[in-house]
Amino acid sequence: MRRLASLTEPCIQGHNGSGSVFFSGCNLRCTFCQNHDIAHQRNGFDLTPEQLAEWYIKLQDTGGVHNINLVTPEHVVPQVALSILAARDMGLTLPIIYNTSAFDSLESLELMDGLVDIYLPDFKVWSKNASRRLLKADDYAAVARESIQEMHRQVGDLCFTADGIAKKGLLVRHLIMPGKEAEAEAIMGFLAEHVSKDVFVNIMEQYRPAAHVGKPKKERQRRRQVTEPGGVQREVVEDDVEHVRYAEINRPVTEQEVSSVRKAAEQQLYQQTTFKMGSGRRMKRKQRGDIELTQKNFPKKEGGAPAAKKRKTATAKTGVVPANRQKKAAPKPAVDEDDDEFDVDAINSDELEGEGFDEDSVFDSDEEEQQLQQQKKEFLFSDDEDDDSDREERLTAANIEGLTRKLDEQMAEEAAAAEAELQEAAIQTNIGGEDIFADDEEGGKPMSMLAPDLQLLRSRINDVIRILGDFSKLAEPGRSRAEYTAQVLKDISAYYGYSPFMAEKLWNLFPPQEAFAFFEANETPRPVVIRTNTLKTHRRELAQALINRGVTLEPVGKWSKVGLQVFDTTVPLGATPEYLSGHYILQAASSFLPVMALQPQPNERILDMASAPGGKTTYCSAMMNNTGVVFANDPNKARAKGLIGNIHRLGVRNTIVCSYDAKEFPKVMGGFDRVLLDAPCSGTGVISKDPSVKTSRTEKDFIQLPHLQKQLLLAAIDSVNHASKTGGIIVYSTCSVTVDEDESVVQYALRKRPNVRLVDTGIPFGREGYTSYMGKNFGATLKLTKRFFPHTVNMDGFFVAKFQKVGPSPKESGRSAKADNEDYDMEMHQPVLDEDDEKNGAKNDDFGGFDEDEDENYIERAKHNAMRRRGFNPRADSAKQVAKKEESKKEVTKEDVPMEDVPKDEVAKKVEAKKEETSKKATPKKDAPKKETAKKETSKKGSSKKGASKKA
Ligand SMILES: C[S@@+](CC[C@H](N)C(=O)[O-])C[C@H]1O[C@@H](n2cnc3c(N)ncnc32)[C@H](O)[C@@H]1O
Repeated sequence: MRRLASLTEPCIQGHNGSGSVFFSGCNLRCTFCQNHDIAHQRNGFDLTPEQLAEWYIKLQDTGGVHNINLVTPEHVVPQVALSILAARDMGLTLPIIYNTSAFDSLESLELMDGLVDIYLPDFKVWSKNASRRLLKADDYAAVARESIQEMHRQVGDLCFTADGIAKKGLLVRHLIMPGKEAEAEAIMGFLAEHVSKDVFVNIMEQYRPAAHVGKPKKERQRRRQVTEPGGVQREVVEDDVEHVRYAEINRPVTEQEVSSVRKAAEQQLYQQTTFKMGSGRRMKRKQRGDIELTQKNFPKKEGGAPAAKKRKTATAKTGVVPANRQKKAAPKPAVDEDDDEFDVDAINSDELEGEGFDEDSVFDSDEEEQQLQQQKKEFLFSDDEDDDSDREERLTAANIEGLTRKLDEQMAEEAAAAEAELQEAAIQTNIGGEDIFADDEEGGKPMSMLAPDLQLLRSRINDVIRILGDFSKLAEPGRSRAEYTAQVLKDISAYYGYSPFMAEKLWNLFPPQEAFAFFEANETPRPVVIRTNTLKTHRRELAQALINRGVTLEPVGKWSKVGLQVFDTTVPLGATPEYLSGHYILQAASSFLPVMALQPQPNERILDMASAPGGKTTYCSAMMNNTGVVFANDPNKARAKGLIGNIHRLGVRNTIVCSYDAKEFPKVMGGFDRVLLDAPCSGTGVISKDPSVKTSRTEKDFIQLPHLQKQLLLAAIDSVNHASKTGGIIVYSTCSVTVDEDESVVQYALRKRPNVRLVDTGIPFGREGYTSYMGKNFGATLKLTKRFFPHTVNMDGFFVAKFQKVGPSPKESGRSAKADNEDYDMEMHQPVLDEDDEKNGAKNDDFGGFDEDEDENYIERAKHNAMRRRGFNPRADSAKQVAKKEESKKEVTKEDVPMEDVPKDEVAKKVEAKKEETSKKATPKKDAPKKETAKKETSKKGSSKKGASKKA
């Protein structure tokens, strides 16, 4: 036996990484599971065996990994077998690793015989007691013993390539557990005696409490029947003094424990304390770590549509039934009946069973095969990439629509699965009980003053989200939804580092489960994407040049003919000769979208109102093939330097750079065919790039920014020539996901400018904009706007709205109607009104420039709402407000910050009082706005009356 010293086996990881494929679900219920999300919450996608095979091929061809590492495949063995067979047919040559708990049935392993090259089983515990308590299996070791012997029979001792990369054989892992040295000793003895003294074992020291271990347990009393002498039965009530669950393993292992387990291994087996990587020559190169098979790493690949839990709906053309239906599944776990912390039914393997085969969802493998071969020949680039026929676009649209639909379906399925899991978890973790609200105080100190226990916070966030997903069934009696919401918001703030204000603002955008996905997505970087500059090169040429330099990349998706996603690079992308010669620009995928919506045409006059550093400007120029003219405006002169640099580097020659406040633009010049307003915004869509947004944005920003955005959008509209023969288009975009900066701004513009209407963006994926939000209706046409979220499309959060201008500009705007084409036939182009606007009498709204007075009303209202939310009574303070306002006429600068209207110490007191109140009674999320809306509606009526009389 040989012992590997490292935590992750270098012989598996090698220099290029291991292509790990995690299967959601698990047939064990380890209380300390570190992959709880995948194993128990079943995060994942549905794939047919053939689709899975394609991923292996992508990992091989694109990822360049050393092996395909199938993690926890025990419960989906037949499907995995099919996927390996399919992949071999497709050209897979890499070794297959079967990475398992060893809780496998012999039937399953027989099925894998000849398909697996390397078995990587855990041997976790030895005793029945440990098995029942910690793994929730009756006799794990008995199963593991048989399985590991069978594995060894199939593949023998581990052997390696000349580079020291594992090629074939058995490699056992043992995780040292606190206080379980005796178990380890027995395991080593068994391996030496009954498997092989040459077996490799990785003794892992990284145990940390996770999942259920260390979760607080409410001190409670236990009732127990005892039989007294004479056979009399009596009930005894005992205090349960354990404060945390699985207290005996609620700590890392000690050095002493580690050395004792090592010693046991050394005594019983052939020793090899240092594992050498063959010649070691290539290992000097950067190690890349495991490459996971996730949308994150391989987003937007054709045929890679994600789906839900593999074991639930794995499908196959051949119609092979799932493992557990073939009775080939791994052994069923059993439970310790004495242990009240897990539910017997919940561990029933039925819960793990697939839900049958969907024969309809198979695809034509011949066609796929041909495509694949074709792709291989062409370095994954299609011949017609420069062909502008819209056939491909339509195909792409259909694909991505399908993908989006699948994602939606997947979310619905996940919600359903989460619900099922919830029931299990409610029993397993006592989440419906007092745990959730129990830890506000610890040892007399409020928890907020202690270092947060991230594991606890995360599992509590999960728990509460599940409860909120099925509140009537799972909530603790007497607890309100608002209490749970307040708790989860507090935990989200602490766990992810958001200010309470920002956590709530973003939480309110989604249903709870989706909000969680959004917060999670903000923690991981989006893929690196470059845009080919078609003024200088073709995508295929650029890709080939970069591949030759050691860059791993492929097309960003069928929706773009110029984007390349970079998976890995050995050279700095901002310093390659291709970069310096302007063959590409580093540009986030989401940033392509507004320009695609704008659709600049050759020879047009285009205005990019807020253009620095020029990613979108230069894309416009490329689309126009350097013809016509693009006015690239940005008032920020420092940023304009970057813009000019990009223009020069990319060989753009049709651009005029200017530096105005774009609000003034209609006065400078107008008559543009198209205007792009990529507005300054709060950046809530790009938190993964700029985490400071989590705390730096305040309520004030969400008043001031929309105010500016509305002004800019009106100016954009007024700068366009409605009678342009080719355009008359305005695109408004932000990299923010808040409704204040997106739908609200669009609705405002529609109301103030009845001479524009929303049109389809033409972007084939993304979600429809919100037509209503927290009681506010924006109108059905807002569906034409598009939202993109990091957690759904793995792009930065983005919003895009496209307008068509159908009538001349208002007289009061800087750009007069006269300057537009007067002979435009208004009758032919009646302005289309937003439904709600019509209802609200917007038809009577006169044209005008930006209405400062009206906007002031909005700001006032927002201030009132903000005060109400903070526990102030805006009415009570209104006298003060009036006086303040009078003062502010003299001293304008104080005006726009609501909280500054109240003396600081008074604010502090009120905030303290509010905190206390909130900890007892949280404010309802979804209900509150309704009341607010009612009030808003009243004040709206009031203000429109005011507006009417003013006009009169
Ligand atoms: C989202 S960034 C634009 C990014 C740019 N479109 C690109 O793709 O490279 C917003 C820009 O708005 C500019 N900006 C801020 N206030 C502005 C105003 N009043 N008028 C025009 N631009 C403004 C900022 O200087 C900033 O460069």
